[in-house]
Amino acid sequence: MDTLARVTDLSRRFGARRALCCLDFELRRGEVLGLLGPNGAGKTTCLRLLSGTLAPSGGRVEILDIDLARHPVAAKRHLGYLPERPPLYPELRVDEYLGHCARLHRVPRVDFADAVDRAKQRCGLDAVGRTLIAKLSKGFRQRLGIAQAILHRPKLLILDEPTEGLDPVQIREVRGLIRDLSRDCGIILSSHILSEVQAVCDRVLVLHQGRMLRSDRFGVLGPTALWRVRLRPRGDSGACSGAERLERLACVEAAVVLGEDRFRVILTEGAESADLSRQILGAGLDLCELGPERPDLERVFFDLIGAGGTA
Ligand SMILES: Nc1ncnc2c1ncn2[C@@H]1O[C@H](COP(=O)(O)OP(=O)(O)OP(=O)(O)O)[C@@H](O)[C@H]1O
Repeated sequence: MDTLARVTDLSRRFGARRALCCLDFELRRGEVLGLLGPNGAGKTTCLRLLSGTLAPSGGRVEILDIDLARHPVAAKRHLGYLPERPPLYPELRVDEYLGHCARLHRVPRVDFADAVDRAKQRCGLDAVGRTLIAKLSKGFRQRLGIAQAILHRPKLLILDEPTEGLDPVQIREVRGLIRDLSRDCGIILSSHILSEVQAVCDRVLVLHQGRMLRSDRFGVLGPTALWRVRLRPRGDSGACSGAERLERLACVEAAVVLGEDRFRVILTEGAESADLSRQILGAGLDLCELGPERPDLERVFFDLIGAGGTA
């Protein structure tokens, strides 16, 4: 089975506030999928719904084809979850804590020791088994949070802001750990740091104000997907802007205004610059310039959330 998680029309309200609306996506085996968005975008809400720690207001989550709402115990068996603030007990030693988590994950008693040893080894915690959690650095606490999530060898690992608050060395180590773990399971992680998702994710979903802005292609924009276009100014454009005219073209997925008569254009999958120039001319627009744009995740991200970026 290649689809580890399937999310269909997922929504969540908190009173009158809509935290998440109409989310649809899939996570496939072997993928690291990033949920990217500014503070309050709905990332944590989405991951809590995926992990079954929060119930949706609408829609469905399936883990390996098991409906999470209908069969939570069976579905959660395949899930490991690192919450935004992992529930660590500072008064416990690392081994004690992991043993406790192994019980919660229903690891068979005879496998406890092996499960704890394996998780420690994967997360670089071998040397600190007897250490009190209160004495661990932030980086080691984060590793411990990840270790508790992989104790039962889940097929899907959910990590909420896994490198938040870490120093650059710790960030690099945790990113390495995530890439390493992705050999065994699919991973979905959240971040508001653009370089973070670029560094570790195969695919990126952008959330803004509870909605998904773009789907899969955002993270894999190829060198031919982004083009810079300059049109000759027209006196007869009426209410319709240049960007709107460009977005009407079949080969254009989105057009962003860069300046007067200058646009950044994202092509639909499979479309080429030849299609773009042909369709621009066919629509009666006057094409002055057409050139490739570097697929810069940060710039596209700010364009999409409308926060303004550098052109
Ligand atoms: N328990 C709650 N009760 C009321 N509102 C909530 C609750 N949890 C989240 N929200 C609201 O839902 C929206 C999305 O919050 P969420 O924590 O999912 O965003 P986020 O993208 O994870 O943000 P951050 O990066 O700051 O953690 C926000 O407006 C938040 O205030």
